[in-house]
Order: sequence, then C-alpha cells, then structure tokens
Amino acid sequence: MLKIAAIQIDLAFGDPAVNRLKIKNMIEKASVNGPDVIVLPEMWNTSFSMNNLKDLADREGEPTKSMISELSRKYHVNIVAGSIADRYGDKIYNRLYVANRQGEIHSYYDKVHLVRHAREDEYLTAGNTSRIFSIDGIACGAIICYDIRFPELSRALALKGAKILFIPAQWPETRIEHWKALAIARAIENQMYVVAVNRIGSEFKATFPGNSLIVDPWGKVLAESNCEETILESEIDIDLVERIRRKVPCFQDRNEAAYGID
Ligand SMILES: NC(=O)CCC(=O)C(=O)O
Repeated sequence: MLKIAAIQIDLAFGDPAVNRLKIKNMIEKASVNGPDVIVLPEMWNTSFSMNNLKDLADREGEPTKSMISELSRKYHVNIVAGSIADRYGDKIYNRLYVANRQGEIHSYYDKVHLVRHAREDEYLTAGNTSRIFSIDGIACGAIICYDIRFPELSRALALKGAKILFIPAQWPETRIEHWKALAIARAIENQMYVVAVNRIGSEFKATFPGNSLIVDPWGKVLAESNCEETILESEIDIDLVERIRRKVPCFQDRNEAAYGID
C-alpha cells in the first residue's frame, strides 16, 4: 500500500516567500501521518502573477529544489512538488519537480498545454515531452491542470507504463464539473490511479473550490476534499492496476492502425 497526502491550500498572489513558508509548514504537518508521497498544487510559488513572473520565478529551480530536497530527506518521503514558475534564461516554465526519500530531485515535467485563452502562452514556454518517473519502484507520470483536457498525453504516459498519474492544478469553480469528470475519466480509460490536487481561494475574478480527488483505476473516488485548506489522504493498492487491466483488457484490445493517428 502507498499512502498519498495531497496538499490543498490557498496561495498568496505573487509572494513566493509566503507560499514557501506555507508549503513547508503543510509538508511538516502532512508528514506526521507518515505518507509515502506528498503532492503539491500548480504554480504554488508565484501563482499566476504573470506581469511579475520574470522577477518572481525561481531561477533554475532554486530555491524550490533545495527546500524540497531538504524536506523530502528530513521526512523520508517522496514529494511530487506540484509546479512552480521556473526561469531558465529568458524562458519561464510551469515546471513540476519530483524528489525521492533521499532528497534527490530525480525528474521534472513542464506543462505541455498552456492555456491560450488565459494568455499563459504569452508568459510561459510550453514543455514538449511527457516523462515517466519512479516512486518507490512504481512507474508514475504527471500532467498539469489544463493538460487533463488532452487525453493523448495521459494515454502516452499509461502506454509508457504509468500506474499513478499526478495532476497539480489551479482549476476554477466555473468549470469544476469538468475537473471531476475528467479526473475520473483519465483514471478509468487508462486504468490507473489519479491524484488530482487543486488549490482554494480566489484570484482576480476566479474562485478555486478545491475538490482535490484521489481516484482508483476503476474510477472510484477514494478521497475528495471540499473547499477548505486540507491534507487529502488515501492509501492506494498498486496491485489493483494490474488486476483491473487483466479483468477489462483495454490495452490488449487497442487497435492503433484504425485510429489514423501518426
Ligand atoms: N491552470 C489551468 O491550466 C486552468 C485550466 C482550466 O481552467 C480549464 O482547463 O478549464
């Protein structure tokens, strides 16, 4: 069994120092119950403070990487460090880092689909690949928020062997039905666990209702939060992935030749 702890919080707009402190405190709090994996929400250092992003974003992952590395080592826990605004030269990525229990940052993922209707693409550089990473020997993948609308990306991760899909987000209340339905759909169609972590609070005209979810590969919601600051916890049985893939063998019945996709 793998114990998941998803951190659902409000974020301070454009104030990385305040957000870092909050994240640190929440990781400490979550660690009390001995989780195997802690998961953080999207763009938790700066939030979507786009006009100031060049100044506020991390530089090549710092100081976030050092902080996450120290905390994962201290609490002997894997951390899927949500995503942060991360500047490399002139480019800023919406980037997720992964740390293991030894404090090694061993993988990262850059949000592939930027929200054009919210002008994310004017400030951020999109990623161009999906990545598999290991958590205690289990193949996992991550996508970020809007990426959930593109089933091809989650499917690519499933085909590469992912058994757990992590989805940090800042998903607004106005489209919350989509969030829940899509999280469950990604779990069912790929027969994998989905850990979908949203924030709460509000920014400009958007309100974020939380509704973080942990969904099993059958589509059953194991844990769901409402609109408050919380640590959403669930234990997951990774063997269930194979049991369900044997019972309903969709992956064996795929017919790529018929799909007409290169
Ligand atoms: N931060 C996001 O990617 C928001 C995505 C969203 O609101 C939507 O897809 O709807």
